[in-house]
Amino acid sequence: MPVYSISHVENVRVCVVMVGLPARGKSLIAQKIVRYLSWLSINSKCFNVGSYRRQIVSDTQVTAELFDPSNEEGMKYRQEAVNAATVDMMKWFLEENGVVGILDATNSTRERRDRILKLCRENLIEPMFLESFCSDQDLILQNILDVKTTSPDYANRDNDFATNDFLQRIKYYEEVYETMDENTDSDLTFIKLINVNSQIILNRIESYLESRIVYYVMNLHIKPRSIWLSRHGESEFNLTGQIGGDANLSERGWRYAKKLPELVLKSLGEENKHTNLTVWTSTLKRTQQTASFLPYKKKLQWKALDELDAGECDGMTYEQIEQEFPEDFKARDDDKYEYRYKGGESYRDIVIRLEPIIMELERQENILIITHQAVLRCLYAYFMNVPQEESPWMSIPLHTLIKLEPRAYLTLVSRIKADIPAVSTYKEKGTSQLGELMNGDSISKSRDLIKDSEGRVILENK
Ligand SMILES: O=P(O)(O)OC[C@H]1O[C@@](CO)(OP(=O)(O)O)[C@@H](O)[C@@H]1O
Repeated sequence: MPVYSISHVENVRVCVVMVGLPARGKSLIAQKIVRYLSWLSINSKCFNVGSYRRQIVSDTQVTAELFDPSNEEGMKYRQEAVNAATVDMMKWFLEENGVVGILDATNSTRERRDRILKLCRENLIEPMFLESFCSDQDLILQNILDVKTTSPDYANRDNDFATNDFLQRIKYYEEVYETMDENTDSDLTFIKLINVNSQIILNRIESYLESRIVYYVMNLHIKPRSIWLSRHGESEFNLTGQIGGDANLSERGWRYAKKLPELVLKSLGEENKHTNLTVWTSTLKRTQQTASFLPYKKKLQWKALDELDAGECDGMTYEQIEQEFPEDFKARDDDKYEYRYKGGESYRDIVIRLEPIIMELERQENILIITHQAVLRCLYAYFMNVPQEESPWMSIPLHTLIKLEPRAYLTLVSRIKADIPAVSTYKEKGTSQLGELMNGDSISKSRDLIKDSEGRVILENK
């Protein structure tokens, strides 16, 4: 049975038009929305006008003067760039069934916004403006630092040049900037975020899809924090190769539980060793037993973190499933993301029930989540932007603590192995056999991992 997402039900297409001066975190917000909606299977894409502009005017020629509103040639190039991006976006809506397109640019004048508005209306696409208005100097400085160290405009430029040039660019934009307001723009759909989300103005939010985007951006914060992920320690069912159930930890699983506090301290590092973590587990015994030696007071159980419900196959081994339900076994291998166990769940079902968890995670600071193989794959896929076809096949080994550090444009990943052996619960496609005994050496068979100088894995979550 097909599973419908909201985009099928509503038949709405939305163009999110970013608005705001440079260094207001617009690209970061835009990318996060795309990552979140894609994770929910809503076809979304970001069109960054800056990268179109770089194709028109080569990087080496770009200085702040290009953005001087009295520079006619500069204005012409910039208009060409926004035209090219909007044409591509409209094509994508029509030819690739796009549902949410994001036009990532400053769109800082009413004249520019009116042109985009007209184009959207001609193409029956709902325009939704998302302004990031920021007057907090510390936030702006932090953003400037991010932009000048990550923007291709300033690659190979010296630091002082980049800072001064970028500040001048902002000044030029300020000369013509028209912020959105409830009076002049009262007939438009818009969200205005003031200083991230210390104040939010909402106007004419009409469709369900728009309200989902609103709810998501309202929950974002930019405070530095980390998220730790771990599977429960090896369970008695893991030893026998049975899936599902509510088994106790094995003797080695208990050893992992006892060692976990030490691994967390190691991962926090000396200077952060007193950081207070909140621990989230599922309602199943194996995750709670794994959390039982952690010294943190706040431990919450979430039903939404329970393992994939295997329905009629609960308690069976993969070999038994292959013998008793050969068609189901094959159907699952053919499309593991969509396959729903008889009377149970699919990976897609897990993603749907995890949505409130993701929302809460966006609001929270330091959290340690102890959960299960399939659930961890889905959470990891959200943070690392892993496509649906790959995520159910990622190998997430037992007895390994994973740390995620979300940064402006990427997420850092590091892993600490407990050095306590555990069985492998990884089943390759096309076989019912589990892998060799392993001790957590790979996290993903299908993705190339880029490591930094400290051995941490870096993946861009674009
Ligand atoms: O989707 P697949 O690869 O079958 O992995 C999910 C399975 O992982 C298991 C272990 O085999 O998780 P868990 O260790 O948390 O119990 C099963 O319970 C669950 O059905």
